[in-house]
Amino acid sequence: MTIARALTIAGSDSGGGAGIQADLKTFQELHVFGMSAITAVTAQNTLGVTGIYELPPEAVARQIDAVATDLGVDAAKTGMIANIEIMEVIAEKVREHRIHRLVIDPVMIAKSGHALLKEDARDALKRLLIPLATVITPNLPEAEVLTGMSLSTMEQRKEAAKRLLDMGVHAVVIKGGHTDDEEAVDLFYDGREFRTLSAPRFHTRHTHGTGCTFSAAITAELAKGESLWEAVKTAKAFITEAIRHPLDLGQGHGPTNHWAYRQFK
Ligand SMILES: Nc1ncnc2c1ncn2[C@@H]1O[C@H](COP(=O)(O)OP(=O)(O)OP(=O)(O)O)[C@@H](O)[C@H]1O
Ligand SMILES: Cc1ncc(COP(=O)(O)O)c(N)n1
Repeated sequence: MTIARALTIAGSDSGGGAGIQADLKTFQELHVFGMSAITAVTAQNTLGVTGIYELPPEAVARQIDAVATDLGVDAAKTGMIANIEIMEVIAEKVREHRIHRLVIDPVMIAKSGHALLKEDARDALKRLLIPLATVITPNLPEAEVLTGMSLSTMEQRKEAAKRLLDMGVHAVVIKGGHTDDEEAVDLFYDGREFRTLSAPRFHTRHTHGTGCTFSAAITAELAKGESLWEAVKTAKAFITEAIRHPLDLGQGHGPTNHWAYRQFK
Protein backbone atom coordinates (compact mmCIF):
# COMPACT_ATOMS: atom_id res chain seq x y z
CA MET A 1 0.00 0.00 0.00
CA THR A 2 1.34 3.47 -0.83
CA ILE A 3 1.08 5.89 2.04
CA ALA A 4 0.76 9.61 1.35
CA ARG A 5 3.13 11.67 3.51
CA ALA A 6 2.46 15.23 4.63
CA LEU A 7 4.72 17.58 6.57
CA THR A 8 3.59 20.55 8.64
CA ILE A 9 6.12 23.28 9.38
CA ALA A 10 4.40 25.32 12.09
CA GLY A 11 4.13 26.29 15.73
CA SER A 12 2.99 24.05 18.57
CA ASP A 13 -0.29 24.97 20.29
CA SER A 14 -0.33 23.38 23.74
CA GLY A 15 -4.14 23.72 23.72
CA GLY A 16 -4.39 21.34 20.76
CA GLY A 17 -6.78 23.44 18.66
CA ALA A 18 -4.43 25.15 16.21
CA GLY A 19 -0.87 24.82 14.89
CA ILE A 20 0.98 21.53 14.61
CA GLN A 21 -1.63 19.73 16.72
CA ALA A 22 -4.54 20.74 14.48
CA ASP A 23 -2.52 19.85 11.39
CA LEU A 24 -1.56 16.35 12.57
CA LYS A 25 -5.15 15.59 13.64
CA THR A 26 -6.36 16.67 10.21
CA PHE A 27 -3.73 14.58 8.40
CA GLN A 28 -4.73 11.56 10.47
CA GLU A 29 -8.45 12.01 9.78
CA LEU A 30 -7.75 12.25 6.04
CA HIS A 31 -5.63 9.06 6.13
CA VAL A 32 -2.29 10.69 5.46
CA PHE A 33 0.91 10.01 7.39
CA GLY A 34 1.67 13.21 9.30
CA MET A 35 5.13 14.59 10.15
CA SER A 36 6.19 17.87 11.74
CA ALA A 37 8.91 20.49 11.90
CA ILE A 38 8.20 22.77 14.86
CA THR A 39 9.14 26.45 14.49
CA ALA A 40 8.05 27.69 17.91
CA VAL A 41 6.42 26.37 21.05
CA THR A 42 3.46 28.39 22.31
CA ALA A 43 1.89 28.14 25.75
CA GLN A 44 -1.70 28.56 24.69
CA ASN A 45 -5.26 27.59 25.50
CA THR A 46 -8.72 28.67 24.40
CA LEU A 47 -8.29 31.97 26.30
CA GLY A 48 -5.09 33.07 24.63
CA VAL A 49 -1.31 32.82 24.31
CA THR A 50 0.75 33.15 27.49
CA GLY A 51 4.20 32.40 26.07
CA ILE A 52 6.04 32.06 22.75
CA TYR A 53 9.39 30.25 22.56
CA GLU A 54 10.95 30.40 19.09
CA LEU A 55 13.23 27.55 18.09
CA PRO A 56 16.71 28.21 16.66
CA PRO A 57 16.54 28.21 12.82
CA GLU A 58 19.04 25.33 12.87
CA ALA A 59 16.54 23.20 14.79
CA VAL A 60 13.91 23.82 12.11
CA ALA A 61 16.39 22.96 9.35
CA ARG A 62 17.41 19.70 11.05
CA GLN A 63 13.78 18.61 11.50
CA ILE A 64 13.00 19.18 7.81
CA ASP A 65 16.21 17.40 6.76
CA ALA A 66 15.45 14.45 9.01
CA VAL A 67 12.00 13.94 7.57
CA ALA A 68 12.78 14.67 3.92
CA THR A 69 15.92 12.53 3.66
CA ASP A 70 14.33 9.42 5.12
CA LEU A 71 10.53 9.30 5.06
CA GLY A 72 9.91 11.62 2.10
CA VAL A 73 7.39 14.42 1.70
CA ASP A 74 4.52 14.33 -0.82
CA ALA A 75 3.19 17.72 0.29
CA ALA A 76 3.99 20.27 2.98
CA LYS A 77 2.37 23.26 4.61
CA THR A 78 3.63 26.18 6.62
CA GLY A 79 1.76 27.83 9.49
CA MET A 80 3.27 29.98 12.25
CA ILE A 81 6.85 30.84 11.18
CA ALA A 82 7.69 33.39 13.88
CA ASN A 83 10.66 35.27 12.35
CA ILE A 84 12.73 35.97 9.22
CA GLU A 85 15.60 33.63 10.12
CA ILE A 86 13.23 30.65 10.37
CA MET A 87 11.55 31.73 7.13
CA GLU A 88 14.90 31.82 5.31
CA VAL A 89 15.72 28.31 6.47
CA ILE A 90 12.31 27.00 5.41
CA ALA A 91 12.65 28.53 1.92
CA GLU A 92 16.13 27.02 1.56
CA LYS A 93 14.99 23.55 2.66
CA VAL A 94 11.86 23.56 0.48
CA ARG A 95 14.11 24.22 -2.52
CA GLU A 96 16.84 21.77 -1.48
CA HIS A 97 14.39 18.90 -0.93
CA ARG A 98 12.32 19.82 -3.98
CA ILE A 99 9.03 20.05 -2.11
CA HIS A 100 6.78 20.97 -5.02
CA ARG A 101 3.38 20.76 -3.36
CA LEU A 102 3.54 23.54 -0.78
CA VAL A 103 0.62 25.17 0.99
CA ILE A 104 1.28 28.47 2.76
CA ASP A 105 -1.06 29.58 5.51
CA PRO A 106 0.38 33.05 6.15
CA VAL A 107 -0.35 33.06 9.88
CA MET A 108 0.26 36.52 11.35
CA ILE A 109 -1.96 37.11 14.36
CA ALA A 110 -3.79 34.59 16.58
CA LYS A 111 -7.57 35.00 17.02
CA SER A 112 -6.74 36.03 20.61
CA GLY A 113 -4.72 38.98 19.20
CA HIS A 114 -1.17 37.74 19.76
CA ALA A 115 1.41 38.29 17.01
CA LEU A 116 2.68 34.95 15.66
CA LEU A 117 4.92 36.48 12.95
CA LYS A 118 7.25 39.41 13.57
CA GLU A 119 6.15 42.44 11.55
CA ASP A 120 9.46 42.73 9.73
CA ALA A 121 8.97 39.19 8.41
CA ARG A 122 5.81 40.06 6.45
CA ASP A 123 7.77 41.32 3.44
CA ALA A 124 10.08 38.32 3.62
CA LEU A 125 7.02 36.10 3.26
CA LYS A 126 6.33 37.71 -0.11
CA ARG A 127 9.95 37.57 -1.20
CA LEU A 128 11.00 34.14 0.07
CA LEU A 129 8.06 31.79 0.44
CA ILE A 130 5.17 32.94 -1.74
CA PRO A 131 7.10 32.29 -4.99
CA LEU A 132 7.60 28.64 -3.91
CA ALA A 133 3.96 27.96 -3.07
CA THR A 134 1.33 25.89 -4.83
CA VAL A 135 -1.35 27.79 -2.97
CA ILE A 136 -1.55 30.47 -0.29
CA THR A 137 -4.55 30.66 2.04
CA PRO A 138 -4.76 34.10 3.70
CA ASN A 139 -7.71 35.17 5.82
CA LEU A 140 -9.05 38.64 5.02
CA PRO A 141 -6.78 40.63 7.38
CA GLU A 142 -3.73 38.69 6.12
CA ALA A 143 -4.69 39.29 2.47
CA GLU A 144 -5.06 42.99 3.28
CA VAL A 145 -1.57 43.11 4.78
CA LEU A 146 -0.01 41.20 1.86
CA THR A 147 -1.67 43.32 -0.86
CA GLY A 148 -2.03 46.66 0.93
CA MET A 149 -5.69 46.71 -0.17
CA SER A 150 -8.92 47.06 1.75
CA LEU A 151 -11.03 43.97 0.99
CA SER A 152 -14.64 44.60 1.87
CA THR A 153 -16.15 43.63 -1.51
CA MET A 154 -15.79 40.52 -3.69
CA GLU A 155 -14.47 42.69 -6.55
CA GLN A 156 -11.65 43.94 -4.30
CA ARG A 157 -10.88 40.35 -3.24
CA LYS A 158 -10.62 39.30 -6.90
CA GLU A 159 -8.15 42.12 -7.54
CA ALA A 160 -6.19 41.07 -4.42
CA ALA A 161 -6.10 37.46 -5.66
CA LYS A 162 -4.59 38.67 -8.95
CA ARG A 163 -1.96 40.67 -7.06
CA LEU A 164 -1.04 37.62 -4.98
CA LEU A 165 -0.59 35.59 -8.17
CA ASP A 166 1.67 38.34 -9.49
CA MET A 167 3.89 37.63 -6.46
CA GLY A 168 4.60 34.18 -7.93
CA VAL A 169 2.16 31.81 -6.21
CA HIS A 170 0.22 29.38 -8.44
CA ALA A 171 -3.14 29.78 -6.74
CA VAL A 172 -4.82 31.52 -3.84
CA VAL A 173 -7.77 30.96 -1.52
CA ILE A 174 -8.85 34.15 0.25
CA LYS A 175 -10.87 32.84 3.19
CA GLY A 176 -14.08 34.52 4.22
CA GLY A 177 -14.17 33.61 7.90
CA HIS A 178 -13.65 37.18 9.13
CA THR A 179 -16.93 38.79 7.96
CA ASP A 180 -20.47 39.10 9.25
CA ASP A 181 -21.97 37.74 6.02
CA GLU A 182 -24.58 35.03 6.37
CA GLU A 183 -22.39 32.61 4.43
CA ALA A 184 -18.69 31.84 4.89
CA VAL A 185 -17.50 32.36 1.30
CA ASP A 186 -13.92 31.64 0.25
CA LEU A 187 -12.53 32.90 -3.07
CA PHE A 188 -10.32 30.58 -5.17
CA TYR A 189 -8.20 31.83 -8.06
CA ASP A 190 -5.61 29.93 -10.09
CA GLY A 191 -4.95 32.49 -12.81
CA ARG A 192 -7.62 30.97 -15.06
CA GLU A 193 -10.91 31.39 -13.26
CA PHE A 194 -12.42 32.62 -10.04
CA ARG A 195 -14.47 30.10 -8.06
CA THR A 196 -16.20 30.44 -4.73
CA LEU A 197 -16.70 27.93 -1.92
CA SER A 198 -19.68 28.67 0.29
CA ALA A 199 -20.94 27.24 3.56
CA PRO A 200 -23.43 28.45 6.17
CA ARG A 201 -21.85 30.71 8.78
CA PHE A 202 -22.14 29.11 12.23
CA HIS A 203 -22.51 31.43 15.18
CA THR A 204 -20.09 29.73 17.53
CA ARG A 205 -17.10 30.65 19.68
CA HIS A 206 -15.35 27.41 18.59
CA THR A 207 -13.28 28.71 15.70
CA HIS A 208 -9.77 28.41 17.12
CA GLY A 209 -7.51 26.89 14.48
CA THR A 210 -9.97 26.98 11.57
CA GLY A 211 -7.32 28.28 9.17
CA CYS A 212 -4.73 25.72 10.30
CA THR A 213 -7.21 22.88 9.86
CA PHE A 214 -8.34 24.14 6.45
CA SER A 215 -4.78 24.45 5.07
CA ALA A 216 -3.80 21.08 6.58
CA ALA A 217 -6.73 19.42 4.81
CA ILE A 218 -5.63 20.93 1.48
CA THR A 219 -2.10 19.62 2.14
CA ALA A 220 -3.37 16.12 2.96
CA GLU A 221 -5.35 15.92 -0.27
CA LEU A 222 -2.43 17.26 -2.33
CA ALA A 223 -0.20 14.62 -0.70
CA LYS A 224 -2.60 11.96 -2.02
CA GLY A 225 -2.19 13.39 -5.52
CA GLU A 226 -5.57 15.14 -5.75
CA SER A 227 -5.88 18.20 -7.99
CA LEU A 228 -5.73 21.54 -6.21
CA TRP A 229 -9.42 22.30 -6.77
CA GLU A 230 -10.51 18.89 -5.43
CA ALA A 231 -8.19 19.38 -2.44
CA VAL A 232 -9.68 22.79 -1.68
CA LYS A 233 -13.26 21.45 -1.98
CA THR A 234 -12.52 18.60 0.45
CA ALA A 235 -10.84 21.04 2.85
CA LYS A 236 -13.90 23.29 2.81
CA ALA A 237 -16.16 20.31 3.59
CA PHE A 238 -13.77 19.19 6.35
CA ILE A 239 -13.63 22.59 8.10
CA THR A 240 -17.37 23.18 7.71
CA GLU A 241 -18.19 19.93 9.54
CA ALA A 242 -15.50 20.66 12.15
CA ILE A 243 -17.16 24.02 12.93
CA ARG A 244 -20.74 22.72 12.61
CA HIS A 245 -20.25 20.08 15.35
CA PRO A 246 -18.31 21.91 18.09
CA LEU A 247 -16.60 20.25 21.05
CA ASP A 248 -17.57 21.72 24.40
CA LEU A 249 -14.01 22.45 25.57
CA GLY A 250 -12.36 25.45 27.19
CA GLN A 251 -13.69 28.77 28.44
CA GLY A 252 -12.70 30.89 25.44
CA HIS A 253 -12.39 30.30 21.69
CA GLY A 254 -12.63 26.54 21.65
CA PRO A 255 -11.16 24.12 19.10
CA THR A 256 -12.99 22.74 16.09
CA ASN A 257 -14.03 19.08 15.93
CA HIS A 258 -11.58 17.12 13.80
CA TRP A 259 -13.67 13.92 14.06
CA ALA A 260 -16.75 15.52 12.56
CA TYR A 261 -15.92 15.10 8.86
CA ARG A 262 -15.57 11.32 9.30
CA GLN A 263 -18.64 11.06 11.57
CA PHE A 264 -21.16 13.34 9.93
CA LYS A 265 -20.29 14.06 6.29
N1 LIG B 1 -18.22 30.84 11.73
C1 LIG B 1 -17.92 30.14 10.64
N2 LIG B 1 -18.86 29.37 10.05
C2 LIG B 1 -18.55 28.66 8.94
N3 LIG B 1 -17.34 28.64 8.35
C3 LIG B 1 -16.36 29.40 8.89
C4 LIG B 1 -16.59 30.18 10.06
N4 LIG B 1 -15.43 30.81 10.41
C5 LIG B 1 -14.51 30.42 9.49
N5 LIG B 1 -15.07 29.60 8.56
C6 LIG B 1 -14.37 28.94 7.44
O1 LIG B 1 -13.21 28.33 8.00
C7 LIG B 1 -12.11 28.42 7.07
C8 LIG B 1 -10.97 29.18 7.75
O2 LIG B 1 -11.26 30.57 7.65
P1 LIG B 1 -10.80 31.70 8.65
O3 LIG B 1 -11.02 32.98 7.94
O4 LIG B 1 -11.46 31.49 9.97
O5 LIG B 1 -9.25 31.37 8.79
P2 LIG B 1 -8.20 31.94 9.80
O6 LIG B 1 -8.62 33.27 10.32
O7 LIG B 1 -6.89 31.84 9.13
O8 LIG B 1 -8.28 30.87 10.95
P3 LIG B 1 -7.33 30.72 12.25
O9 LIG B 1 -6.47 31.92 12.31
O10 LIG B 1 -8.32 30.58 13.36
O11 LIG B 1 -6.56 29.46 12.11
C9 LIG B 1 -12.68 29.10 5.83
O12 LIG B 1 -13.13 28.10 4.93
C10 LIG B 1 -13.85 29.91 6.38
O13 LIG B 1 -14.82 30.21 5.41
C1 LIG C 1 0.77 27.74 17.01
C2 LIG C 1 -0.37 28.47 16.41
N1 LIG C 1 -0.51 28.50 15.06
C3 LIG C 1 -1.56 29.16 14.49
C4 LIG C 1 -2.50 29.80 15.27
C5 LIG C 1 -3.64 30.57 14.60
O1 LIG C 1 -4.91 30.12 14.99
P1 LIG C 1 -6.02 31.13 15.58
O2 LIG C 1 -6.05 32.34 14.69
O3 LIG C 1 -7.30 30.38 15.56
O4 LIG C 1 -5.60 31.52 16.98
C6 LIG C 1 -2.32 29.76 16.68
N2 LIG C 1 -3.17 30.37 17.52
N3 LIG C 1 -1.25 29.10 17.22
